[in-house]
Amino acid sequence: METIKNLVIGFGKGGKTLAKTLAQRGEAVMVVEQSSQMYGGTCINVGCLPSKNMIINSERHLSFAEGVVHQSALTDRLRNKNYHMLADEPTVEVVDGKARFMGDHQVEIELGNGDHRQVEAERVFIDTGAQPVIPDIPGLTLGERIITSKEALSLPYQPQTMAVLGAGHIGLEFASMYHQYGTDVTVINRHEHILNHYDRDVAEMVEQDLISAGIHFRMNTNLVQVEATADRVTLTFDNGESQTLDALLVASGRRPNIDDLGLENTGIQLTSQGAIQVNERLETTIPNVWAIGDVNGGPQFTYISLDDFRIINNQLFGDQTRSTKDRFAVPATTFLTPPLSSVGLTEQAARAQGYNIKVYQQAAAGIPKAHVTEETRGLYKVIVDQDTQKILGAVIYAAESHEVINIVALAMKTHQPYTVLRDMIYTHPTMAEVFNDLLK
Ligand SMILES: Cc1cc2nc3c(=O)[nH]c(=O)nc-3n(C[C@H](O)[C@H](O)[C@H](O)COP(=O)(O)OP(=O)(O)OC[C@H]3O[C@@H](n4cnc5c(N)ncnc54)[C@H](O)[C@@H]3O)c2cc1C
Ligand SMILES: NC(=O)c1ccc[n+]([C@@H]2O[C@H](COP(=O)([O-])OP(=O)(O)OC[C@H]3O[C@@H](n4cnc5c(N)ncnc54)[C@H](O)[C@@H]3O)[C@@H](O)[C@H]2O)c1
Repeated sequence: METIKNLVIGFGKGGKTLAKTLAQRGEAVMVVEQSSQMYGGTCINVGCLPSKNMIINSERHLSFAEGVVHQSALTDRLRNKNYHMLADEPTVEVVDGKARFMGDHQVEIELGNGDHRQVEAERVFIDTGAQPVIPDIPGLTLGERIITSKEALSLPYQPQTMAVLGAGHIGLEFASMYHQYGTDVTVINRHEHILNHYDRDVAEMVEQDLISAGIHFRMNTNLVQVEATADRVTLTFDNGESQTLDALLVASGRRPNIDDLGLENTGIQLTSQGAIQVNERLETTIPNVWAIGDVNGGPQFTYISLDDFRIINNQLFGDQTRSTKDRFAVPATTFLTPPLSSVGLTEQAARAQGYNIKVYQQAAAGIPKAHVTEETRGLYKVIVDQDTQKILGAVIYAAESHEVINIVALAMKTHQPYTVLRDMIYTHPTMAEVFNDLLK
């Protein structure tokens, strides 16, 4: 059996950043990635970056086929860059293969050519990501016409009609994107409304804008049966209705990727949700084995995987003060047109927690920049604690909100009073300057 100091399983955001950092310290690192099409992980290849590129190009009115060409060129370039970022380090070996635990620190790697390597590592970092949840519905089996977000980013044809199962991040982003490319989209949602974790006024505004744009919603509806032929898919719902379309996109969540990882050969425990159990320092139940990113059951965002790296790096080489407990004011964006971004508490949650709040709210149409870009839809809402003057949360549904929300998050994270945002000098014309008026 070979021995190595550091073994990273999976080429995801946190793992690759850690591998690079270890290499720069002169330490030996082996990075095992099961697919040569996944150097750089989900975000680069089949997640954030290709989907945001496709969304932007749908807004620019490129054709669907042109959108696919653009995203494919982008991911090829970034995959190659990511590979060399690690493989060109003298102390890093990138191994093409699938890793499987044989013991707590022993791993067998099945190489692409069928050969095997066995490795024992002093430190193991598991960064294997997540995979789509396929609900247990009769006939719902992935195939030509029943796809996940991965296939939806590179389909060789544009569906004229498409159903989307699930109205979460992927469901809404892809529904909006495909609609903008000209596909007739129907979203299947189990609940009466979408975006239930937002304040009702915000969620209703987004819902109405999506409906006005021409996206159909089947609310309060469960999909109960699916029948697929070579080029069509027929869906049957719990109200007895059915619908035949060109494709079905399954967007009903992603679960930690632990399949075939051999965890049963280790003392690594799982949570009740099937994630690798970690403490606030991201240590698993086995010493010197950590879990990073989606696989540890934390929020599924690239920037959380990156923050997992920061925590482990701080624990290994820093002052050991960082942990998941420091996570506060973590923003999120759903990349609709315009994007929907939030940080901290909603108005409803702040009231429920007994805060003495003031709500500052303004329509995006009141901002000069919104007229410059001709995207006047949306609103800004900031929740302030009147006792401390601190910002408790914000939601921005407006053009460029994915950038502006980071300013609010910074103010929250550094415990600034809301007046700092109110009295800042902002460049003009920008969406950020709204805070001068909004927070008066
Ligand atoms: C369509 C889509 C859009 C998204 N958009 C955004 C967004 O806009 N912003 C955002 O922050 N997040 C977004 N996300 C979520 C984000 O992509 C993930 O949270 C993030 O990439 C997870 O990173 P990770 O480090 O956990 O692992 P990943 O990047 O998922 O990497 C895991 C790697 O491990 C490999 N692997 C798995 N098992 C093995 C094994 N046994 N042996 C060897 N290799 C293995 C996999 O092939 C993969 O390359 C999106 C996700 C999707 C699917
Ligand atoms: N912009 C971003 O940051 C971004 C974009 C895409 C994905 N992501 C990440 O990827 C993860 C996965 O995205 P996702 O959209 O698949 O998950 P999600 O958890 O955001 O949404 C899944 C949705 O599917 C619904 N659902 C589940 N089972 C269903 C069923 N049988 N029928 C109908 N609806 C069903 C759920 O109620 C939920 O609304 C997210 O958690 C998110 O963190 C982030």
